Amino acid sequence: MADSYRIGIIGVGLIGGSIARAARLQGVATEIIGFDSCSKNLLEALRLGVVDRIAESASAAAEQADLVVIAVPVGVTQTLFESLKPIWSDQVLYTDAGSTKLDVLAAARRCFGRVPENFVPGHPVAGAESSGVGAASDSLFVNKRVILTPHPDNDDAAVKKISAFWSALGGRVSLMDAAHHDAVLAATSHLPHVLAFALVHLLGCKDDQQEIFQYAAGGFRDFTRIASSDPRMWADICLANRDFILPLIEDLSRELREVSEIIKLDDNPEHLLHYFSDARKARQRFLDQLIT
Ligand SMILES: NC(=O)C1=CN([C@@H]2O[C@H](COP(=O)(O)OP(=O)(O)OC[C@H]3O[C@@H](n4cnc5c(N)ncnc54)[C@H](O)[C@@H]3O)[C@@H](O)[C@H]2O)C=CC1
Ligand SMILES: O=C(O)C(=O)Cc1ccc(O)cc1
Repeated sequence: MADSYRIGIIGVGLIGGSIARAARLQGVATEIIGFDSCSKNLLEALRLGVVDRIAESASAAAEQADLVVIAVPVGVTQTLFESLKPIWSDQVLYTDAGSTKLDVLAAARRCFGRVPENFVPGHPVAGAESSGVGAASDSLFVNKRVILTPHPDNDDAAVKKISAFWSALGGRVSLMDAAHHDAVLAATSHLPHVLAFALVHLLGCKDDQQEIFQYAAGGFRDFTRIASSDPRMWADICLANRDFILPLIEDLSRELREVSEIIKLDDNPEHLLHYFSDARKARQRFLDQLIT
């Protein structure tokens, strides 16, 4: 049985709210104190019973907790570290849920001069295109990957406790180097979001977009679901992880030119057939390794 905590959640949106709901359901929260800079969202969290109490500031929420979870857009992390610095305690565990990890570690170094040994960076690789506490669910992390990217300065006991916390929420925890995390997630999460936003942006600028959208089939809806994600959150992610994302956008541009050339020049249908078949086999390999 994992330890039980008085949890301070900073950013009670989709992810912060889902962590709160799951922690309560799994009996690993004795009390949940929330803070969010959006008072409407925070009051909604209280009304829905996602948090037991609300605090007036991030530091007030953290001061009353023995586990602090930071679940805000990654571009805000440094500001939050600055506001927590005066009350940072050796007796408290801290973690985050940001989609990028090198920038979060850099923000910690800029604020504290080093990564505090009791801050264990994390990323639940589970979510949705919706935002806000109203979309939070107590089962969001069940059987989903959670990646922790501990720093060499991290206290081993802190890493073990955060790992046990995420396991209690249903997550399948892996440890990974932060740079490796950012490279891998750039490929499977950040690039697809850029591509979905770009495709919808392209079509949304066309004069005949109304007709185009009117006759779109399920494939278009599936492919573009993630373009309904929060623009602020994704702007933060793409700017934070630009070093890994930009080369992949170049690779993708090359790939599009290649398939364009095959369609344009090749009068042998086998060539295009092989190209699509290879892609379909690769997707099957992805499906075969999914956690069930
Ligand atoms: N949405 C998703 O599917 C996933 C998101 N993440 C990461 O989790 C974090 C949170 O994302 P979501 O919960 O989806 O976003 P969200 O928009 O639902 O929630 C974020 C909350 O943070 C609040 N906030 C912003 N600045 C703040 C500040 N200075 N102080 C206190 N609260 C502040 C916002 O008002 C909002 O309620 C992000 O870093 C994101 O990259 C990680 C995995 C999946
Ligand atoms: O909506 C989806 O399918 C997602 O891909 C959600 C998501 C968004 C950001 C992450 O860091 C992880 C998962």
